Amino acid sequence: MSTAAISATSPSQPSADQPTRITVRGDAPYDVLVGSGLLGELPGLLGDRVQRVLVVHPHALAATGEAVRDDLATAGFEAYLAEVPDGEDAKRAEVAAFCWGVLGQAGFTRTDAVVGVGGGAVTDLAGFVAATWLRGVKVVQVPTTLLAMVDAAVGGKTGINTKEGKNLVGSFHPPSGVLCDLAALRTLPVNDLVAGMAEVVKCGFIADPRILELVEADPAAIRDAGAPMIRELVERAVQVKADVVGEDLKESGLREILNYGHTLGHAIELVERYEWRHGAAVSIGMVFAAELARLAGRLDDAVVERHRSVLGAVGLPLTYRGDRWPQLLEGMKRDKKTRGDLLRFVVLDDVAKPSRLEGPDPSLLAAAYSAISA
Ligand SMILES: NC(=O)c1ccc[n+]([C@@H]2O[C@H](COP(=O)([O-])OP(=O)(O)OC[C@H]3O[C@@H](n4cnc5c(N)ncnc54)[C@H](O)[C@@H]3O)[C@@H](O)[C@H]2O)c1
Ligand SMILES: O=C(O)C(=O)C[C@@H](O)[C@H](O)[C@H](O)COP(=O)(O)O
Ligand SMILES: [Zn+2]
Repeated sequence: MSTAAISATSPSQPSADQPTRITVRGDAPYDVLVGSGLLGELPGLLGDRVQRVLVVHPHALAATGEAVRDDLATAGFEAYLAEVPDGEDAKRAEVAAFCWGVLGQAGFTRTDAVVGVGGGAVTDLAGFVAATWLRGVKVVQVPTTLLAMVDAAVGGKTGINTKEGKNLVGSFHPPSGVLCDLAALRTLPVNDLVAGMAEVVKCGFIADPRILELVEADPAAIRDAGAPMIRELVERAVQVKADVVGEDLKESGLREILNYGHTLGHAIELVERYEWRHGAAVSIGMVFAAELARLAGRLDDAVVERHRSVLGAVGLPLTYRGDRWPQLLEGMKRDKKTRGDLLRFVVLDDVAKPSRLEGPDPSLLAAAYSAISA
């Protein structure tokens, strides 16, 4: 069992490094705080009206969940725990029902709140539970993986999987605040740090090329959770996400760019029965999307090659088994960007120039898949 190294530092006694505050615009704006020792901010984010708080955490972070619960109790909240399975096993209807049971037994009302402490799987679940309990209560996210800090905990996409596909049930339910305590990354296995880099690099390709330059300058640094570069990468990626979701919360257009690499990526996760890391699948999905754009005459060879070099340099996979195309094609039809029978992909015309490719010819899709087949 890991204890993620997040600790309470009272807002009146800030840590040596002041947190960076990134505001997400919208009907109910909120802040994403990036720094160390941020848990002291949690009561303030919950606010005065909240009486009961459910802390949802994965099995691996039982001690962290208990510490958060104890801090909240000391701060005067009636605090409860819901321990859920690790990884994608948390994103199941049965697990959401378990959380609803805890909320019901404890008498949670519309002025009470949920706190998600964990990776993206837990923040997706906790957000979904908050979105559905009494048709919506407050949620504050405390992401403990790189991927959850830069992506999952921000922006209000919440959801669970079904056996037919990834995130097929969910809602848009923005958090009231997000605490990215970088100290939590100290206990994160290196493969999860690497997986989180897929979403960071995604932000580089769709919007902020400086991210690519930073990673290219020192790809090995991302294996050290304490490296100063990690903080800059987190802040830059969160800023990209905040800018996009601040303009288009419900994915009516712009927000689709955050789905770069996910059409094939989610299909790979389904074929792999959710046993692959999300970031690893998205990495291959981005190389596929780049090949697709090249074959459609939209993207230069050099940018396609840059996908392989930067993702490969941080240790992410670039290819997938050649014998799974029919299943992957079936899975891609359930992507949320699909309209009727029309498959739609986020592609690039250049770095930081995202666009869409709608209804590509099946031969083009197959050729792009050949280019990434192992
Ligand atoms: N809602 C969104 O916008 C959004 C965005 C990106 C990804 N996601 C979702 O996020 C999920 C992937 O998230 P993830 O990569 O964080 O994986 P994860 O949540 O499965 O966490 C990976 C593993 O690390 C453990 N863990 C978490 N924090 C730890 C820590 N500090 N120390 C040690 N172990 C720790 C977890 O218990 C788990 O076993 C996927 O379900 C994906 O669909 C959602
Ligand atoms: O925030 C978004 O919008 C994204 O698409 C971010 C993705 O990284 C994330 O994996 C998201 O959960 C995918 O959403 P989905 O709508 O394709 O299920
Ligand atoms: Zn993702």
